[in-house]
Amino acid sequence: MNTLDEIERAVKDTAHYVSGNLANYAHRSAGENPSGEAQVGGDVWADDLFFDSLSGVEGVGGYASEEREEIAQLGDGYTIAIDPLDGSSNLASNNSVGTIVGVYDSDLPATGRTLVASMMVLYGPYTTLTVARQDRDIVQEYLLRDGHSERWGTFTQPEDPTVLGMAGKWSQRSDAMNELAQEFSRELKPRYGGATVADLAQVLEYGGLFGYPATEKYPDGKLRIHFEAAPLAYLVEAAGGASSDGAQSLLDVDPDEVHGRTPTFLGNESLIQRLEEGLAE
Ligand SMILES: O=P(O)(O)OC[C@H]1O[C@](O)(COP(=O)(O)O)[C@@H](O)[C@@H]1O
Ligand SMILES: [Mg+2]
Ligand SMILES: [Mg+2]
Repeated sequence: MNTLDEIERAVKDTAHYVSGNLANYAHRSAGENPSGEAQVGGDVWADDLFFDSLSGVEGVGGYASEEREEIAQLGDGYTIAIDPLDGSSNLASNNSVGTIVGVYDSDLPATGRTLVASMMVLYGPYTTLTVARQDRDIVQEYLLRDGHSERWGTFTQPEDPTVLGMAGKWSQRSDAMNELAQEFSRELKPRYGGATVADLAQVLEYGGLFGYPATEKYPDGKLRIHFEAAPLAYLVEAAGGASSDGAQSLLDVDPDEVHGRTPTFLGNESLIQRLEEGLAE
């Protein structure tokens, strides 16, 4: 097995265990993460589990997490950037959550162009792992069940867009953003769930657009570039879709800090293009 195979194996094993035990953390709170947001107990628990499994992989040189201030330096090799539990405020209400893993062939901060693999786990009615790697030309989805991983399907961005998952309150977004949201919601079915992984999964399955734009509360957007936006952009672009921070591919965003944020848009190329044009006016 090469290093990416071993990382994929570690993510599968840990995600299996996480999926079976999430209920234990439904109502546990914890402290604050380095972005100043409230952590739930599941955030810290999942981070510990993924750290233990991924730091043991030879060829992993660093572990950066949304839940840790500092990057754990482990030696030479790839840097993992992880959102161990994405959408964790969905846990209490028993809605979907996820895990996002970016594998960077670089120290951080870095652009998404240095990603060599990206993985997202969706803990929904069933648990799936979706993987894009530089050494594969397909985006592979696996079903994780009963200790096994089974090839489940592959993702190619559907041509006809159907769904729209747009975050942020109308009162907190720019007029230009609201105009676009209104235009898109006339054509697409609004479905926003509050876990980026789940909101992106529906875009990959049915076609459409996911967005977490800049808001008054989050002037740079809410999602973190290394842990969420760039790895998910890598997945979508590998599947034939597109990504944007409003003006350029999310893979070209050049962050100056590890916990930096960015406005995030993922989905069909035609919609991303219209969005960029609309925001530029
Ligand atoms: O509650 P809001 O503002 O819609 O935010 C939801 C967004 O925040 C996130 O939950 C942030 O991720 P974390 O839960 O990993 O911090 C995204 O998954 C999701 O898109
Ligand atoms: Mg997240
Ligand atoms: Mg998280």
